[in-house]
Amino acid sequence: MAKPVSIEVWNPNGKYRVVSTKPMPGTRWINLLIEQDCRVEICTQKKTILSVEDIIALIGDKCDGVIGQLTEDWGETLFAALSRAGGKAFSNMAVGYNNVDVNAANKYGIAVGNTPGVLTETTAELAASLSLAAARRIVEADEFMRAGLYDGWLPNLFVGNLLKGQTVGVIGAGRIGSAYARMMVEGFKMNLIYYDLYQATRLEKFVTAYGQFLKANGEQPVTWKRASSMDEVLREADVISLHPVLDKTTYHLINKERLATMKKEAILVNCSRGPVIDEVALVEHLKQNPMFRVGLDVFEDEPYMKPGLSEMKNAIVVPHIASASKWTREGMATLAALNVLGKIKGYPIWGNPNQVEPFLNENAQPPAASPSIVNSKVCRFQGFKLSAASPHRA
Ligand SMILES: NC(=O)C1=CN([C@@H]2O[C@H](COP(=O)(O)OP(=O)(O)OC[C@H]3O[C@@H](n4cnc5c(N)ncnc54)[C@H](O)[C@@H]3O)[C@@H](O)[C@H]2O)C=CC1
Ligand SMILES: O=C(O)C(=O)CO
Repeated sequence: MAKPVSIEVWNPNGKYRVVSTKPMPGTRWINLLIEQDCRVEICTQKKTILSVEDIIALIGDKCDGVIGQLTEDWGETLFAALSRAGGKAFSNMAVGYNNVDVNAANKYGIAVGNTPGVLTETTAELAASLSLAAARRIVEADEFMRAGLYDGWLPNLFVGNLLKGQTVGVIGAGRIGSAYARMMVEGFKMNLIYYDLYQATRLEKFVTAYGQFLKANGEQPVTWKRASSMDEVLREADVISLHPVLDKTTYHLINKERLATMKKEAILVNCSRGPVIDEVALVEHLKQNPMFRVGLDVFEDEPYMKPGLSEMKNAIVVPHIASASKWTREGMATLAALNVLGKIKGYPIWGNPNQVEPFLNENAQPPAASPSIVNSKVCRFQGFKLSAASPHRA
C-alpha cells in the first residue's frame, strides 16, 4: 500500500465523500458538491501522474465517488477498490475515456462520466493554431529571432504554405473535428474532405451554405467531400487534422505506409490521442521529408516523446493543452463533479450529452441530472429527456 497522500478537505461534515485526484480550476464545482452535502477531498500531492496504489489510498474505506484524470489507469483494480468503499460513480475530467475500462466499471455497477461539449471549440482552436503555426513556420521563426539570427528581410526567409484554396482533411468529424473543419473552411476558405464512420450532415450543410455565400459575392466557392476511405483524405488533403476517439480501430491509424501516401509538403495535426499515430514512423518520415510538417498536442507515451522528435525542426510540439482555456477547464470540472453528484443523489441522466450548456450557466442552479454517463445503459438510471421543463435543483 502506498503512503497516505496529502489532501485538502472541504465541508468535513458532509454526508457523502467525494474525492478528486487533482485540484481542478475554479470553485463552482466544489460549491455545487458542498451544497448537496458532500465532503470534498482534493489530492494535493506534488506528483503529476498518480499510480493505482496512490488512488487506492485516496479512495480509502468509504468513498461515494471519484473525479479522476485521463493520466490515470482506471481498470479492474480501481473499480474494485471504489466498489468496496461503497462508491457509485467515477468521472473523468475529460471527454476522452480511453484510460477507463468501462467493462470493469460495469462489472461493479459504477457509473462512468466524461465531459463532452465544453471543450469542443477550445480544442478545435488549438488544432487550428497548430495548423497555422506549421503552415507559416511560426515556431522556427520565433526561435530564429530569439537566437539573434535575423539580419534583415529576405525573399526566401521562412517561406511556408498559403492555406486559402487548399484542402483541409479531417479524420473523425465528430464534435471537435467538425468545429475545426468549420474554422478552417470559414476562416481560410479551404475546401474540405473528411472521413468518419458517420455522415457529418450539419458540417456539410455549413460548407454548402458558405460556398453559396462566397459565390454570390463573386468569390471562388468552398467545397466539401465525404471520403469513402481514410486513405482518400490522406492522398488529397494539404492539411490533415486527427479527431477520432482512441480505440482498437484508430490505434496507429497513421503508420509508415499511410504517411508515405500523403503529399510531401502536407501538414499533419494531432489533438486527439497520441497512439493514433505511430510516432516512431512519424519521426522517420519527418527526417526523410523536411517539407512535411506536424503539429502535435498529444504523444504516444505521454509525457515522453519518441527519440528524435524533439530535434525535428518540422515538428511543433505542445504538452496536451488543447482544452486549456479557463472557461473550458472550469466547465470540465463542473461537468465531472455533477456526473458524480448526480449518481450519488440518484438523479437521472441528461438526455443529450451534446447539449450540456444548462450545467455551465454560472447564474443558475444546474439541472438535477448527471450531464454525461458513458455506461448509462448498463448502470440503471431513469430515462431523462432534455426539455424546457427539466427539473432543476432546489
Ligand atoms: N488534446 C486534447 O486535449 C483533447 C483531446 N480530445 C480527444 O478528441 C476525441 C474526440 O472528441 P469529440 O470530438 O468530443 O468526440 P466525438 O465522439 O464527437 O467525435 C469522435 C468522432 O470519431 C469518429 N470515429 C470513431 N472511430 C473512427 C474511425 N475508425 N475512423 C474515423 N472516425 C472515427 C466518430 O464517429 C466520431 O464522429 C476524444 O475522444 C479525445 O480523445 C478531446 C478533447 C481535448
Ligand atoms: O478531454 C480530453 O479528452 C482531453 O484530452 C483533455 O481535455
